[in-house]
Amino acid sequence: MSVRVRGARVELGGRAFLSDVDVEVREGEVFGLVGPNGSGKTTLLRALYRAIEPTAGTIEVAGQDQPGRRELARILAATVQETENRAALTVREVVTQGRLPHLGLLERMRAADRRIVDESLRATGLLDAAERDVRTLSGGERQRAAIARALAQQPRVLVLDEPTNHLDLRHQYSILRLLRDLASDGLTVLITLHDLRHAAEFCDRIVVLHEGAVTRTGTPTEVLDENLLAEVFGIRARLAHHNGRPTLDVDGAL
Ligand SMILES: Nc1ncnc2c1ncn2[C@@H]1O[C@H](COP(=O)(O)OP(=O)(O)OP(=O)(O)O)[C@@H](O)[C@H]1O
Repeated sequence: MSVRVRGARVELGGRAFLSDVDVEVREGEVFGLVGPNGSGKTTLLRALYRAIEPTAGTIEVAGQDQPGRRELARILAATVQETENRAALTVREVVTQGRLPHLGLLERMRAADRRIVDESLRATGLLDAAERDVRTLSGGERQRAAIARALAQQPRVLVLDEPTNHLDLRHQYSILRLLRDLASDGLTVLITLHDLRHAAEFCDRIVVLHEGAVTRTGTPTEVLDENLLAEVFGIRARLAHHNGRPTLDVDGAL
């Protein structure tokens, strides 16, 4: 198991925002975290990359129980809003930061590191924008730069908070396709998604969070049904199947 969360509880300001959360993510799968606004998805991701400590429970990443921060940075990469860049850096410099956990103190980038940076830029469609100041990027380009930096870290577990946010349709599909390909090569991918159609199409398994607790876990076919969509997401939708995966036809909000 690549990520194993057991009995996690997170309290902020004395109030519990996650309680008794169990999540297991297998090596080489795309695992989706879905749930309505405020259900605790980002809180769970923040606990995973140790921006907050759970008040109860355990979190194991790539077989390591509570790894130290430096060790964690070598095995897990995350895109998070709080690391958004405000300094005058080029896209290439931002993506290069992804190599830092792999370099020793004062150790310089080698040709192999530069190659990984180039590959990460290419995979996210940013090679042409590599020398631009990140502050001049559009929201979607910034999102792709954050994903490129995470890829440059060459993690075993990739954690992305709403990776399709700000992206036009073409880039949404190309990033989701890229994540599927990376998972086929053995990377464990954990993402939050608002678009349940994407979750149904691209995730191997999903977990539904509702009011800080796990409601259901399983394949999209096992998890998604019209009752759940009504009760948890407050939408009226019809489900069908295409190529063995559920498709959603949303009629509207309840
Ligand atoms: N630092 C904090 N202090 C107090 N409450 C917080 C803090 N961070 C998050 N919360 C609250 O915790 C709950 C869960 O928030 P979280 O961001 O995890 O939800 P989410 O599922 O990611 O939502 P969204 O879909 O809107 O991004 C929300 O009610 C939020 O207001």
